[in-house]
Amino acid sequence: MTNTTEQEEREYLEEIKEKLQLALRRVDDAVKQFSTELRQNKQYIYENQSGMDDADMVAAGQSINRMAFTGESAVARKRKLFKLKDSPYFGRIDFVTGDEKTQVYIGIYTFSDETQRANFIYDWRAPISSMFYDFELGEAWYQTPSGKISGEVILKRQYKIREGRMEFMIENAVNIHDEVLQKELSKSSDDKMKNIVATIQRDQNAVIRNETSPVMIIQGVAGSGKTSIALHRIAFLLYRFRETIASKDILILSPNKVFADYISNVLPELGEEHIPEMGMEELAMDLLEGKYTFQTFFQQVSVLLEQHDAAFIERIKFKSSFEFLSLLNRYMIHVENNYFAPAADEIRVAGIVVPWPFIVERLKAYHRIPILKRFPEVVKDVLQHVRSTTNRKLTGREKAQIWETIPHMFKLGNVFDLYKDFYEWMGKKELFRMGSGGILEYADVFPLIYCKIRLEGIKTYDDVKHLLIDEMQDYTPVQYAVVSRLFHCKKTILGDVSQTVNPYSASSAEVIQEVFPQGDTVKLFRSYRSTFEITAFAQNISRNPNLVAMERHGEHPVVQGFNSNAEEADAIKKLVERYRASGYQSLGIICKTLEQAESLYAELKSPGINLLTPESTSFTNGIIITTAHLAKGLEFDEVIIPFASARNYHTDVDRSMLYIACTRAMHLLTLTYSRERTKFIPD
Ligand SMILES: Nc1ncnc2c1ncn2[C@@H]1O[C@H](COP(=O)(O)OP(=O)(O)OP(=O)(O)O)[C@@H](O)[C@H]1O
Repeated sequence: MTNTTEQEEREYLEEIKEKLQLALRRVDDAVKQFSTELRQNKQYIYENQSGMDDADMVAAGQSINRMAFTGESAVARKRKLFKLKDSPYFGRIDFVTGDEKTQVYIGIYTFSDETQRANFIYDWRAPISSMFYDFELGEAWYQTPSGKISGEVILKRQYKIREGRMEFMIENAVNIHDEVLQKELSKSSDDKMKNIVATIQRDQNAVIRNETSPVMIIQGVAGSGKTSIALHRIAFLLYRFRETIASKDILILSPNKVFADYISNVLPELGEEHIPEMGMEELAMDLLEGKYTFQTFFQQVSVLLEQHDAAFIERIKFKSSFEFLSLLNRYMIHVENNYFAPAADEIRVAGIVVPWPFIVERLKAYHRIPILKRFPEVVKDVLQHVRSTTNRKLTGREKAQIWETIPHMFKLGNVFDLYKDFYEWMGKKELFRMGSGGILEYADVFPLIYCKIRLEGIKTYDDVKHLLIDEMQDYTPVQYAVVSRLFHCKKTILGDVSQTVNPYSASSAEVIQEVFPQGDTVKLFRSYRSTFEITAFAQNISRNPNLVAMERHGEHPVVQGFNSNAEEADAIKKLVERYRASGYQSLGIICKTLEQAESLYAELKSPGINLLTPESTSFTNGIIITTAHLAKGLEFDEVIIPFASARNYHTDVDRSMLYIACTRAMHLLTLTYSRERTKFIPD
């Protein structure tokens, strides 16, 4: 066995770094050479263009493109080598199968020497690397595209290498990763979400490497690593199916721009390109072709937080139910069967009669086309019928008569009128309300899109080869029905029903599974983000008996009560000062509503404090004041929750917000209130 002692490992690290340095120099030379050749080629074309014909020009252009492409991949390789030099690997397993022993050093990318046919570092996504996550010492196996390979892991080590220096090395004889994981979790938060390749846990690895599921539904408690896993899964799929899927073929449906920015780091860190991202509302705008103004999800939640409007809640609840979706489907059948009726028993055109049964028969013949798109086809058939019966060309007026009469036989000619009519048909007109200024309520946006798809058809997103949906609990069955009709690709859907910002429209994994019966649901119960004490505190607000907290201890959350708002504001200022003097990198001051966040921001008015609103587009480290809704998915070293009074937090929605806010804290949590504390906070 080679590299047995720590000293040998350190020497080996130096050896690898030298090899990396050499490889870097080679790539550097190649990049220089490409750019010289590129310049010379361009110069040549410029000087000789008068003597070149079109074919010469095309060939020259193609050769330049080829060179630029090769140059670009050399630059990408250089970037990877550079990162590897900083931290070449994080793990090692020695695997014996038959007489063969393989020493597998695992890093974020592969590094091999083609001339020696040696693999110095294996990509963490390579089939053989999976054993690092899946097995302790002893019998082990891994799956390759050509079959299962079994053997024995006889050595397993973990390393922390930073800036080319080995900080520690741990022999993993028994306990998988725990020590390294603890170290990782107790660190201060980074600016953006970070990769977790060195400490992926076994159950997480199974989700990341699942290749077969058409729809993977991940329900995980707060801080269980759902988002991290989903991004690593994308990195894995990009590696495993690199011949057929590229970064541009993936789409992330994310809750807001700040979240999208927060997670944007992970894939580039793993050597992949940036992934396209879109919000649900952007998607809605795209599908409704900008023809309607609608309330946003954030606005809907704000209304719920600020006023208790029973009718509004009733409308949301109803439109978030499965019953609603099946009623919509029944209404579609009703429309199909009943809304096409003759104005008279027959149409008389150009002196001949087109019988009603003929028209109905033509309409049925096109049953595969959405009903509102079927009329032009029926009109063409009727024109043809009249032409062949009269045996002459039809006049402009005769044609116009047919084009007008047939669509008019349909009771309602546009999607919006039909959607409104749906409520009449149900006998529940009161469940549809248009906001002032003709603004559509958020709860109507996706039902309307669903009707549009069923009645008119809609473009599908066939260029998307994998769809990732985060915060799945915030989308309703109708939204999923729309998504499943638009995206025919494989999907990864993740979220936590306990973290809904709107309990009246929350979807659990079971609900989503009903929309995607072919899907596989995975549940994650271990929570990594917060200390044991913070997790226990949050559990008292919203209990999940299956949750397993990390045994990482810290200070108990503190609840501070005051007699007046002014005293409370002073205390918050002091807490901010305390944070500034601490070594922490991020502080989240999380309020219930945007209005509260704005007024606290005005009150604290101090440089270095940022207000995060629905319009914000990027996440910055430091001090952030925001709402629980916008903080969803983010995390902070320290969290302060102001205004935790009985007056402010008393409804079901408030409870969800409080739970979300508490679970954003990694190391330290303080709640403040004036007068009476909310009943959601335990004594
Ligand atoms: N295997 C792991 N190794 C190291 N850190 C991990 C691991 N799994 C999760 N974490 C850390 O736990 C924290 C929470 O992860 P993440 O945000 O992905 O969880 P989540 O389930 O999406 O959370 P939430 O739903 O509460 O927003 C992050 O800091 C992440 O780096």
